[in-house]
Amino acid sequence: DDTNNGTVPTPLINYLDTQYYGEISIGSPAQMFNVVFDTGSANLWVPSQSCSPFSTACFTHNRYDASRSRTHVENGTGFSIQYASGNVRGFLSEDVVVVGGIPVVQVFAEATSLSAMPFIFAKFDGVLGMGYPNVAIDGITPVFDRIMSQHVLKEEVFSVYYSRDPKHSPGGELVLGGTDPNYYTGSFNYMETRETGKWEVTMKGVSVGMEMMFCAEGCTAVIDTGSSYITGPASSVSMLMKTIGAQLDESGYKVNCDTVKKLPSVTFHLGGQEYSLSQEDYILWQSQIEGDVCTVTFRGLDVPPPTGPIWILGANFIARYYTEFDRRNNRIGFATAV
Ligand SMILES: CC(C)(C)OC(=O)N[C@@H]1CNC[C@H](C(=O)N(Cc2cccc(Cl)c2Cl)C2CC2)C1
Repeated sequence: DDTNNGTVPTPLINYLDTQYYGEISIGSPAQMFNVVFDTGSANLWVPSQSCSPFSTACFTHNRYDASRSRTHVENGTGFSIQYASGNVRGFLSEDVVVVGGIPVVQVFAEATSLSAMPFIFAKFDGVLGMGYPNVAIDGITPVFDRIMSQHVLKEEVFSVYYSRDPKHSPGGELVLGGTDPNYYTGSFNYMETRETGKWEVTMKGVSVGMEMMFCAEGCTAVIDTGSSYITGPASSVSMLMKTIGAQLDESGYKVNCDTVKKLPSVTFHLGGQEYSLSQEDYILWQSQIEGDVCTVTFRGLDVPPPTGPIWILGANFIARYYTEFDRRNNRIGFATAV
């Protein structure tokens, strides 16, 4: 369909505030897939029809069948991604990919093996990387770059809205070519990306309540739509958790739900502005049979130098701050989400 004034919305589904994904199609006739639009990576991969039947994570998801697509072009180059939490292996193919109604001829990966962890928990089928080309594995031109070169977008930007509770509909929205005023109030505050080539900025500090506790001499913050939580250096996060009285168990940091309303806000100092998360922004409150469970949506993650140490601001940050990713000006803008 034609893009309305050069901006193209794609509704997203919100699964438990931890996975936000939208639908794309690959091939002719269209084969539908649910993908995470992930600013922390720059490749498109979906499970392959030819993945091994023993790969549980593969056959519980939609799979691309090259033999059913008349626009499929053979490639066959090997492909593998090593995530912190698992890996994906397969081979490259080329076909028509449609995102928000915009078709592009795209080289993508057919995953023939998906590590059970974490992909058996994934409600989405694959990942559509929205990162810069130099993050792309095998030097493949990313989808958004292919769309930009068609000059159909009003602006060379994309924006992300993540809803906060799963009952909301839509669970979120990706806009290619602009922003959606229905989902933010006030104006945007912009900051330059650190090195053009990653969706990351310089952070000037992290404070808890009124006290500056971390990153006082500056550090790097990655704005990552594909991460569920906020991660920081393990030592900093464990100190932060001690301050709020959180205990680490096998599934993350937990607090006693009775203490939640007294928890301090956590503030990220970015681009001359302060972005605070209150306890309702960073506590995942789940009512379970054995009682309420309050999970703190922070995780310790040590990323080795030169990339690290870094803080990763994921879905729980984006749900509070509507985010515009600007490829034209290599900058990121935040506005208060509705
Ligand atoms: C270095 C390079 C490989 C490019 O790094 C990355 O790609 N880094 C990616 C950065 N963004 C998050 C990605 C990730 O962790 N997952 C797994 C995941 C996330 C949330 C919930 C679930 Cl269930 C899952 Cl499986 C992909 C879904 C995006 C890794």
